[in-house]
Amino acid sequence: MQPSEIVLIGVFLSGIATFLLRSGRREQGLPPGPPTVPVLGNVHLLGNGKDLHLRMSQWASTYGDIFSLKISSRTMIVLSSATAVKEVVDKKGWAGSSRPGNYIAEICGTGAESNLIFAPDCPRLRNLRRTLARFFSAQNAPRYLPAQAAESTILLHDLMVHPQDFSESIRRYTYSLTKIMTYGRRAPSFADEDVQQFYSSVDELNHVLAPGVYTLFDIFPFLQYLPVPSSAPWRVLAQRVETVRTGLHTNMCDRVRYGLTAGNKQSAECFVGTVLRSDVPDGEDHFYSYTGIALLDAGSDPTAAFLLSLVLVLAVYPECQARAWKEVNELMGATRLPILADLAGAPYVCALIKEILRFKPQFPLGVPHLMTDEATYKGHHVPKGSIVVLNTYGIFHDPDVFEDPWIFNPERFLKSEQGTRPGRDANFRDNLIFGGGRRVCPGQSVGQSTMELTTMRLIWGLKFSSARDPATGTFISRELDWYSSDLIAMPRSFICTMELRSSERRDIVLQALGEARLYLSQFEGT
Ligand code: HEM
Repeated sequence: MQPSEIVLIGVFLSGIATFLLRSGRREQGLPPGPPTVPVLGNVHLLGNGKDLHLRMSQWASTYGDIFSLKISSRTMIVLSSATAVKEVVDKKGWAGSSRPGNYIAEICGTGAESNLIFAPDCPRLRNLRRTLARFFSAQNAPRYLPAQAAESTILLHDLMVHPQDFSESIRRYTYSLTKIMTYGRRAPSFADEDVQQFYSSVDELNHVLAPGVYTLFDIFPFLQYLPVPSSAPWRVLAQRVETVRTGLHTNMCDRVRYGLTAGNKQSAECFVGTVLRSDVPDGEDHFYSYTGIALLDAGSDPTAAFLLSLVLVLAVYPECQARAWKEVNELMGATRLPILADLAGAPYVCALIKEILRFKPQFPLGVPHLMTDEATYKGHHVPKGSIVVLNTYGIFHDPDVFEDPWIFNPERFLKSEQGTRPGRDANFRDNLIFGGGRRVCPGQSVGQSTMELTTMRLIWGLKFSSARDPATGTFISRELDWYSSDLIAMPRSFICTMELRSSERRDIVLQALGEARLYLSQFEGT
């Protein structure tokens, strides 16, 4: 070997050694955080991602509302106050609103190239976000009220007739509503093939996208190049998810295209029809139309997660249910179904909704952002390229801001607008559960009104109570801690009892049912 080659190898090896030694170390100026170990940084503290939001909240109480984690050579900044979110994400505009890559989403065929949720900041994303903002704006949201009213009547009826299937009924409901807005078609039954396929792929996707074991592919990108047999379980799962979603996308999109040529009004007015009719830039058809599937993902389960939490809360907190029912009952009694406008006269129900969202936010750690520029907060450096986590759960469980945050107590929202201790709500905004910056949820107005209208109607028509678990013989616990720790926090399967409030109410639902079915029939058929 020539001496020059030996020198080259030496330089190369010392480069690797320096990289490894530096990798995982917290650079000066970064916000504080848990002690790191060489190479891994804090990776070993993330575990398998289970209950990561609880650990994040503990770290926030130790290190403050901005702390950092070293994910090997990458930096993760965790924001745990409304002020930190405002300063680092909201105020930075697009510079605080890109997305880090997601290898698993990519191999499931639903990554940055096709799915806006994972897309980094780029001109096509900004264009699409403008279209979404117009389509789902607060001004446009009332357009969907008739569908929300009709589908929620169907939901009430389903719960009256098959109370034990409440979880399926709720998931059908939120999927159907989102499908009407997105593809101009509804889903009449949970047993429908597309509903089954969609939910089985979403359950698998939510699981592999949760922070944890699969994130290792993004932390150590070299893992992506290791030879992995196609029979490896996660490869099989990814392939299955990809096949199902591509099939759903193609099928639903083709129906919208067909509807457009046939002059079908519902196809023309839905989101996918709207983008297919507009001048989509060359080569962007797939990115634009695949947004339909992304909307189904983003719209169905977060709304269902709230409604399932609502059922659970009503069942295990009878005193809260009694108060909410009294309020709704005083508004319309057994004369008619509640409508959205009734909420203005139901302050306790409003407080109940807010408390459920505070107690069990659907995205406990938001959806990660990526900084494309640096920022400074409280003198700490937030570098360009760092991943930013909006620790929604931690923000809503900070004891300095919320009195007894671990106690479920809707009353706090009757005492102050944001439910916070006096003087601690300066930077709280109503829509914190919907994320922040330029990636804030575009469906928030529709999502909010669905949650509100459905809450009123369920409380009006049904009485929920805790049931005894036949396996253990115990009542459903009050702790409300039996939740999935995937990307979206959903109550795990539970049982509860639902009874009709009165025969007059049943008659009102049955009367409204015919009209609801008639209205919804426009979203059915070939
Ligand atoms: C009702 C409950 C809902 C909650 C709690 C919720 C929450 C969120 C959150 C936290 C994000 C991430 C925001 C961020 O990155 O900072 C998000 C993104 C998104 N949401 Fe929602 N959402 C809900 C309903 C909906 C509905 C009904 C739709 C549409 C039909 C929708 C469409 C989307 C889309 C498309 C994104 C991705 C935006 C992007 O990456 O640019 N969401 N949502």
